[in-house]
Amino acid sequence: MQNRKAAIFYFSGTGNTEIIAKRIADALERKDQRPDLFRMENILKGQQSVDYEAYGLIGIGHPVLGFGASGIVERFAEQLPDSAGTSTFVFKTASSPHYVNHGASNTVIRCLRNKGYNTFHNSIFAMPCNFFMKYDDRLNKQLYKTALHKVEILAEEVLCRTPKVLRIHPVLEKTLKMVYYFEDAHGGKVFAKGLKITASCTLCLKCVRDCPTSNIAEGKDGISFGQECIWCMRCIYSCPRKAIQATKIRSCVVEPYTGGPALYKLLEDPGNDGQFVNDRSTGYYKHFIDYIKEDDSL
Ligand SMILES: Cc1cc2nc3c(=O)[nH]c(=O)nc-3n(C[C@H](O)[C@H](O)[C@H](O)COP(=O)(O)O)c2cc1C
Repeated sequence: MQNRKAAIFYFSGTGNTEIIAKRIADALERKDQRPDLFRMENILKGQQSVDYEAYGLIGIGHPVLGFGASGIVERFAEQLPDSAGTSTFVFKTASSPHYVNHGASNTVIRCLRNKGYNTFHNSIFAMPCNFFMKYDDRLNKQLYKTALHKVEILAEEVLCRTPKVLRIHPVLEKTLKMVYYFEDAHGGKVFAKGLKITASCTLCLKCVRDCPTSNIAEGKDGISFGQECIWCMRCIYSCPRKAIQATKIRSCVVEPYTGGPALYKLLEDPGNDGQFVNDRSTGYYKHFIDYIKEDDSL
């Protein structure tokens, strides 16, 4: 089992989870284990097939959306074949490392357990917020650097099959699940209803090609949005002309969004020292202290 290959399957709306998935792959490669990387949406759209039997270690990554994984991640888990105990690790990215997010993968983990997978490691990476709140870019850089450090630890732990759990009180988990179900079932639909294309659209169709649920189409009246939006924000942030505008729940759009691929620019910015949260941080940022300090990276 130990010498079978590793694979990482991930969903990433705006690039944060993709960055972490790739860094985990790099860290595992430095330990002589190059995992294959798969985007869940390509598998669900039938664009890629997978020989799951070939893998002895499987990683599953997703962003936290409304205290849960997204429906797309649950659909991916449901289509997995049964397994005789394949070692599996789950990781998520979120704007906050707060324990309210700790149960976000639990539905997926339960599905994996029912199928016979052995999920021994569950972790969370705080990354730039792509929803409602624009973090200071010094914090974005600090979170990314902290995540890189934690990725190295994760790689060591998953190769040694060291267990890691994220705890959440069952009553809190049940309450947050209601928020999640509402967000998953209705949030995206409401949001997509208010999406409008502005005059700066060049009909490059990037949004049509990139939408993870194929919810964006080009018709005779131009670009239209269907009912399958999962509120991942990808179309809004990745449009090269910033031509997609939210008219409903518009305050959830972060401008400018400096997570995902834009993070690399922050890393190169010598004027950004990546120092934001420190021992004296208060208010909302206080809860980041332990997360950043946990592995001595403050
Ligand atoms: C609809 C939506 C809901 C979100 N809900 C949460 C949440 O419950 N908790 C949290 O910490 N971050 C939340 N976020 C922020 C994302 O989890 C975070 O920015 C993540 O790193 C994005 O990953 P991605 O770039 O791979 O999509 C939410 C983002 C969106 C778009």
